[in-house]
Amino acid sequence: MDHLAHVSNQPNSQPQSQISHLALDIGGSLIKLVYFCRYDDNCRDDDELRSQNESLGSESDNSRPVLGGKLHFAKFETSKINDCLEFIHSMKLHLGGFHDCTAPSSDKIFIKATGGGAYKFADLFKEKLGVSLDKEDEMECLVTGANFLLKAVHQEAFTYLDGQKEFAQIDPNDLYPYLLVNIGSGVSMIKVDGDGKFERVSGTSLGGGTFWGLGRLLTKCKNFDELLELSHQGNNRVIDMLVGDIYGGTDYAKIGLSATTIASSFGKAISDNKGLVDYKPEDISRSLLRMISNNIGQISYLNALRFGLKRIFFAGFFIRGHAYTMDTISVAVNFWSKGEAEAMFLRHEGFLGALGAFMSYEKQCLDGLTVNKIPQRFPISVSSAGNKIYCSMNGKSNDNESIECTVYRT
Ligand SMILES: Nc1ncnc2c1ncn2[C@@H]1O[C@H](COP(=O)(O)OP(=O)(O)OP(=O)(O)O)[C@@H](O)[C@H]1O
Ligand SMILES: CC(C)(CO)[C@@H](O)C(=O)NCCC(=O)O
Repeated sequence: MDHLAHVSNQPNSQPQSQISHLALDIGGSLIKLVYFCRYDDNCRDDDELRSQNESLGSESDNSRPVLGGKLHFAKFETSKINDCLEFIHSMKLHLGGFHDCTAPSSDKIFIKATGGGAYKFADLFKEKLGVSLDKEDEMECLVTGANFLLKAVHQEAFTYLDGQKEFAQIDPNDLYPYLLVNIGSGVSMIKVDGDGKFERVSGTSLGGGTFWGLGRLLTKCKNFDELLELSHQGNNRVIDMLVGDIYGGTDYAKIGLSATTIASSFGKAISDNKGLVDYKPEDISRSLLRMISNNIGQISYLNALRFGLKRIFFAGFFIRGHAYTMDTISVAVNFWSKGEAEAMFLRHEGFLGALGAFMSYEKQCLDGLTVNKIPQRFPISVSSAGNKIYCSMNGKSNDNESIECTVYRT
């Protein structure tokens, strides 16, 4: 990896017109990247961009040069941080930071970063890429990212129950308070009362890392998606002890428990005279997924109840847009709250922290970039070194999870 160091201090090697800003969220399991890149001039012609621009709303101004770009999202396993460094280096993303305006003569580049890895890997970034990580608080970034997505991105939040996905209409003026549950390696529960107004009210160590860690040990799956995929075909009743198993097939109606309710996750494994090899990996995966999801759903509901919150937004890469995970969480919230509270999910579930770090560039002066909220169709405005960029987050993210942006040069 030493070969990365030789370009580390060449901020001017990036063409002036190539606007590209990078922010990182380095978590216990995954590194998340958000960066803005304008299209290559050859990618799209001006007419195409102008017609796209016209479709965006009344604020469009055809007299200004229009550039197109994308807000890109990428992720890497934290254990493979070298792949991430290679990627940043090959894309020259490390040059998309800011210079310390209090020391104008310095060519030191700072990249916005959040998550525990912003501390743990600061020296590695310095050594391999020659950049310093400007650390932003993880909880603050999660909240900034969530508020931005919920207010600015069309069809960002949705409910999921009984296999039905329904986009939620979020009124930006009636968003607070809500509970944000970020399911990463561990789980943070944050009561959000406004922009920058929040409190981390609870958390649990039984999170995504637990599911993936135990699942790996018990099933020999090689990657997270394989484990998740496996759960599709599994039957948790083979391993979980149900109320009916204890009550001879009947409900315990007096306390509201049906025969099919899980009485004890993995409980059958104690009574059966079986070893690990006697259980199918898919059944293990299914039980594990239900155990973790149910538990998070229940703790979330209890915290929502504690503060009288009706809306709970679930985020973090544990969810992975996975139907069974979302269904289990929704059922748990619905069951415990007797229908009073609602579980919602976010399309950019895993990128809240990285988006929050990206938006924190607005705190920097001069050649940093500013991110303002602009109403309706132009929710994000980024200005950098004289260029003003209006990103229209129209909600149509592609397979790479990037978001199209229209850019005006001023
Ligand atoms: N490709 C993957 N590799 C590993 N874990 C994955 C993958 N995809 C999804 N996950 C799940 O997502 C979790 C990590 O989610 P996320 O990136 O939101 O958290 P994190 O920032 O790494 O953790 P923390 O915030 O606790 O430091 C993993 O623990 C795992 O359950
Ligand atoms: C430690 C963090 C905040 C790191 O992202 C996360 O993994 C977490 O919230 N874990 C749960 C810790 C607890 O509250 O028990």
